[in-house]
Amino acid sequence: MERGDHVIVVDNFFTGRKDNLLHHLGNPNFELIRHDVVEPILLEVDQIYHLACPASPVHYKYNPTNVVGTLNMLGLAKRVGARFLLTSTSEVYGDPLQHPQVETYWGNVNPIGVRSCYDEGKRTAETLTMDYHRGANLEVRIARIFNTYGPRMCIDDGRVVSNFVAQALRKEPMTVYGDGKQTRSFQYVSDLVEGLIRLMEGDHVGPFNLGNPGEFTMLELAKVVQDTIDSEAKIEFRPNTEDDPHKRKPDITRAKELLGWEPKISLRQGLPLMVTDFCKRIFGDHSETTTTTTGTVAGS
Ligand SMILES: O=c1ccn([C@@H]2O[C@H](COP(=O)(O)OP(=O)(O)O[C@H]3OC[C@@H](O)[C@H](O)[C@H]3O)[C@@H](O)[C@H]2O)c(=O)[nH]1
Repeated sequence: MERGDHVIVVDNFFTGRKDNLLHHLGNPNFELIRHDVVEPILLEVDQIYHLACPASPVHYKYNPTNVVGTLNMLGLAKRVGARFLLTSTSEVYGDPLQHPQVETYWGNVNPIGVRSCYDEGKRTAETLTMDYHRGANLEVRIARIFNTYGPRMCIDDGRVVSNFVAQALRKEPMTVYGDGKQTRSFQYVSDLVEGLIRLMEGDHVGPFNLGNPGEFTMLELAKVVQDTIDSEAKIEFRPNTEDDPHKRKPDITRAKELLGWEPKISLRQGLPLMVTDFCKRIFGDHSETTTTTTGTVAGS
């Protein structure tokens, strides 16, 4: 049997990601198993992509699953000798004092803050992964994923790109938290998928930053959304959430050198693809959607 013949992708069925899975249902090579990762499971597999945990701050504050779920998946990998890929996060860097963030930076995380269930949970998940690697000779890979967006994202995911896109399409004001000067780096989903596969198939443990180094303030993001969807879209300022990181931008030198990977899709290229998909799902299949250089117009 070749490596990769049996691959499991452990993901969040109940936090909106089911939209991501259902289109595979007719594929004879695809099997959907509903299972809570906090309960052990026995399967014969060669590779485990462990993505199970809500990624949106709105959701993960209520339903963090990092530690117990990771332990179960590591246990499964150890029992069957599978290669294990952990999807960690840029949030391990917390509110970073180093910019851009390099994988060798240890981060600046508030251990008792509202984000800590996720930040510290993922840090613990990285620790467990490395302990299984060192102690049980498990083959492991670690990715640190930066803010990612794209088609099939849950419309009420709560992260900023999906919020702004859905709001602009619905003619609601885009909700900018705080002064909107905080920065993020937004990665298109297909770039991430390519990075994860290269990491899994490659020879290096990592961790690897997987993100797009393009850096935007939230006000700049709002401008890109205006240019893409509706130049008249309004902005409404809201109080910011606690412990919101001020800036984030990945240094991807390591991924470029060791995985031969870098993102190909800029925000201005990726956003219209997401808008087309959001239009269909918000306005229904009968909507007329036109993406032009001046914007995307949705008619119902
Ligand atoms: O409607 C909104 C939502 C969010 N924001 C702001 O937009 C910025 C980005 O917030 P998001 O909710 O998209 O997510 P964050 O970038 O903070 O966290 C993400 O980081 C990387 C991943 O691992 C996770 O997907 C997630 O934790 C924050 O500064 C937030 O305050 C708004 O201004 N308006």
